Amino acid sequence: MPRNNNSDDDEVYQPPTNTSGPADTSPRQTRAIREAAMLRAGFVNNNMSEEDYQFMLSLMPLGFHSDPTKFPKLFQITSQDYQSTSPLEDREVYEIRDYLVKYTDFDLRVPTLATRIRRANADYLSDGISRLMSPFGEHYYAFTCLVCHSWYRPDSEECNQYTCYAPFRDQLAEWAKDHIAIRMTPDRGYGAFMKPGRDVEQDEIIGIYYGMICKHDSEHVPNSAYVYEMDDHIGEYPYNIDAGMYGNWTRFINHHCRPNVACSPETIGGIRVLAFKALRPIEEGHEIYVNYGRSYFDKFKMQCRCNLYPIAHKAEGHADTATNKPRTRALPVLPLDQKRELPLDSDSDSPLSSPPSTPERPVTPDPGRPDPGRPDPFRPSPLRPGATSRSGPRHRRTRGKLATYSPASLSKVSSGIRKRQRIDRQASRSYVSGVQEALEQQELIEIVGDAGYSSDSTLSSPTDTDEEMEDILGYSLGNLGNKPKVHAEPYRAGGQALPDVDQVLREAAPVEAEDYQVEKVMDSTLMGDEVKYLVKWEGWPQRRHWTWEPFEHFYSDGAKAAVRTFHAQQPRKPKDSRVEA
Ligand SMILES: C[S@@+](CC[C@H](N)C(=O)[O-])C[C@H]1O[C@@H](n2cnc3c(N)ncnc32)[C@H](O)[C@@H]1O
Repeated sequence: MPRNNNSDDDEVYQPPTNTSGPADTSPRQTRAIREAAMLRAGFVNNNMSEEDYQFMLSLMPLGFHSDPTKFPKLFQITSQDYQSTSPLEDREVYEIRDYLVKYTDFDLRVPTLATRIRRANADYLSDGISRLMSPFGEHYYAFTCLVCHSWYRPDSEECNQYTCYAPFRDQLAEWAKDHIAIRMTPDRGYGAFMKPGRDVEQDEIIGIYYGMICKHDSEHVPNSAYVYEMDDHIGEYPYNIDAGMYGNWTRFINHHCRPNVACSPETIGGIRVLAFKALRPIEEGHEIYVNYGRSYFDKFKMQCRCNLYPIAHKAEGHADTATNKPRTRALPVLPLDQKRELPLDSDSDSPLSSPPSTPERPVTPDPGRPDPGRPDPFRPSPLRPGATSRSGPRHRRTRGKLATYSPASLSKVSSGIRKRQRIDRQASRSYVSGVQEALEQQELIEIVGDAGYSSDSTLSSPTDTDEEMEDILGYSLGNLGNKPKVHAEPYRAGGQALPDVDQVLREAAPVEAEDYQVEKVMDSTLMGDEVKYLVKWEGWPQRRHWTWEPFEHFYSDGAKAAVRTFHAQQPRKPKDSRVEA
């Protein structure tokens, strides 16, 4: 993320004052307290260098959950892994993530494993560019408050239950759990939305950007789409916050040219944080947007997709200056995987006209970061047919009913779409302009900042039931990645009736043969109760392009044969019961 452009005020959170702080502690005592807390949290072992110790320490106030009774397995794994330098396998990441999702009290948490942080840390240190620093500066330590068990810095006000940062942070986390839903958007990956029945007042602080603290060097800005360039210093150092590998729900806040939140460094309970504050009231169902700033899109050579919404742009005066018309066409309403890939237009300046294989995010290898080509377990799988990390039937919600797609048919449709050169472009264009026309005529597209999803009767009432909650979230948090309960909630603005996606795709994109062929099945593993196969795709020799697929994605005879061959060679590996002998 970018430097934020919208905030000029530097408001300080003013908690109620209270004079009853903890008993005075000497430096020796505080050091002992700190060490006890670190030990309790499982972050310390005897081999840890002072530098690593400081690094781990620096993570604590940033939200790294530290209750070993809740996360024994995580701590076991991280401490084991701490001893080795090998990265975790995807399977292990999934296991741990599932575990965390199941047992953490904050289900929107995006956990990052200490091992990965540790690796990144080593790389950061070695590249000498963007070194991790303690958020309190190099000479500061954090201490646990004896009263509220939170962390505070010694040169700030004395910690007590009211002025320390942790209660505020915890309240905010609770608030987010209750108010924020992470859902798939049609064209920007995941986004953060207000849950039904929940809204925000102007000027409310709604979240704090968590991530790794890294030094900001104007010439060597870390190449992550999740780096928030802070306009702030720790001591003399400017620094950034990188939520690429570690963060909370705020890492899902997308950009909009007309944002409804601003982000600025604030001092809360003596701690500098990057806080998101509402610029205006945000109503239920609306997506939360911040302005990343022009430089973000320039840097990543991306095009801001706000201009895909013509009416919004008219309203905002963003229309093409030469023609006074929107530069691109309306976004068709399609389920998530197809939306990104449908070749809509051959206009050269249309973001959707870029080849579908173009990665959405810039792919510049950086030794200090996870390979951008590697599937991010917290994002949908790469744009490759069949390469979804989710399995089982998908649903889309039309007014009042659910339509079901089989993953195989989705894969096929997706394959067809990706073969741009063979697609009937004319049909595709006429579909797009048809949708656009219909939407424009009916004025169904609202200002994008106020869109997201509509609050009609199918979605508006707050609910506690799992099923409805999953509807709202767009996916099952409890089953992220490997259970078949996922469905895509199509984008809806103004509650318009959705086109029949199957029909549209049939008309616009005749399904071709699969264009990604399975070259070899490399491995299998049990993810939850489902067997997944690691697929090496023909023409994609590098490990980072291989993906884990459930058996139902192997719909061609050749692909199924590859699975059988794998099992013949690896009889002891987990096997899907549908694989014939
Ligand atoms: C900080 S992340 C936001 C969360 C992201 N959507 C996800 O699923 O993880 C920033 C990325 O979201 C996408 N994005 C957000 N807003 C966008 C916009 N207005 N236009 C194009 N891409 C956008 C881009 O891929 C960008 O690199």
